[in-house]
Amino acid sequence: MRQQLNQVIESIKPIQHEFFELASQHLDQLTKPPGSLGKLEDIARQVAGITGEVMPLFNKKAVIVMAGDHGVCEEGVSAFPAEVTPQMVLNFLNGGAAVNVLARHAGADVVCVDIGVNADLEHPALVARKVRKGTRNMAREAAMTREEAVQAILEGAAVVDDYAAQGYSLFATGDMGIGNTTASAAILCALTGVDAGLAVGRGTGIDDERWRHKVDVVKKALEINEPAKEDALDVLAKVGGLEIAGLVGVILGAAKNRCPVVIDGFISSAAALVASKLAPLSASYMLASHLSHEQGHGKLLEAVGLEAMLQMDMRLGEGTGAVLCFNLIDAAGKIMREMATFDSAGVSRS
Ligand SMILES: Cc1cc2ncn([C@H]3O[C@H](COP(=O)(O)O)[C@@H](O)[C@H]3O)c2cc1C
Ligand SMILES: O=C(O)c1cccnc1
Repeated sequence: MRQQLNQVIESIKPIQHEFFELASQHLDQLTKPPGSLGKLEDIARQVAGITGEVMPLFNKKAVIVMAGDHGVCEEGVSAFPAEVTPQMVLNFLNGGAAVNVLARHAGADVVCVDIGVNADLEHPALVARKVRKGTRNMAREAAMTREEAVQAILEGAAVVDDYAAQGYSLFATGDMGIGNTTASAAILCALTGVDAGLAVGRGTGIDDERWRHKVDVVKKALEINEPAKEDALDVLAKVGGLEIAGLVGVILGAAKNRCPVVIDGFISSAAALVASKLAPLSASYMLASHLSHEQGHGKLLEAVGLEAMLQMDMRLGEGTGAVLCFNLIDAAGKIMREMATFDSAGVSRS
């Protein structure tokens, strides 16, 4: 299985700088002072480099919501019970969650994947790729074996392959898993050395006392498992989650298919950091959507080398911030396709 993962990693190529340059040249022909559309221009250039098209049109877009449960919920680290994970999966499938609304607004599809929910779920629209029913409690033992983590990554990459084959060309990451801000904080600590007190946030909205306990649980998980800082797969397996591993696969799969992948909040960014450690070239296929309200998110983005497009004080996950940014990416594409040039409009240059 490790060999299959190596194949995915090796199939990721650098983005095409000639298209990045062509996009820059086109932007400078458009009827505006050079650089005046700011980050919208950065997006247009990056997307051109990724796709090999100066005027890309994303007819099919998908947010891949990976759902999995966390053994560490036994420790009382969330404001909500673990049953919410399967309940929300059904909500996604029925179109009623926040991500469904924002995806409809952006003309995107929500793909919900059961990568590790601790329940038997059946629904015609559910993508069934369960690796196991939830992780083990990382405060006591490794959350996953290395093999389980690799399998979850490969499942995530395979989902993107399936959708890319159907013509989807823009992806976003989304997560659902009660307890997953604890796992994401542990990944941040293990890979960057940041103190647990600066990595752990309020998640679904815990009070001060429970926050202090959550910090202790993360510290304990790191002490017991001793994840190796230089081995991202070890970190992912020991203190990560099935949906986080699945999202690592989504990111690698998108990069492999030369598709932009929009990274959502705290949990998705933990996956992005792992992906960037496993396959450094994957980082240039990522666009960071928003800066989550969750403490520690800025540090994760910094570690990957990404800058968020929006700061909306959102702290939900599901891919909500990422699909909101589909609108901006589509807008950047329209600028490239529809704006007049100085020559075509007869506007004088400086
Ligand atoms: C109703 C509901 C919908 C959600 N959608 C995303 N999350 C988010 O909250 C969870 C992480 O927070 P913690 O680590 O504190 O459990 C994840 O499931 C994440 O996707 C939700 C949480 C709830 C309660
Ligand atoms: O930033 C996120 O993705 C996030 C923050 C809190 C809870 N769930 C998700």
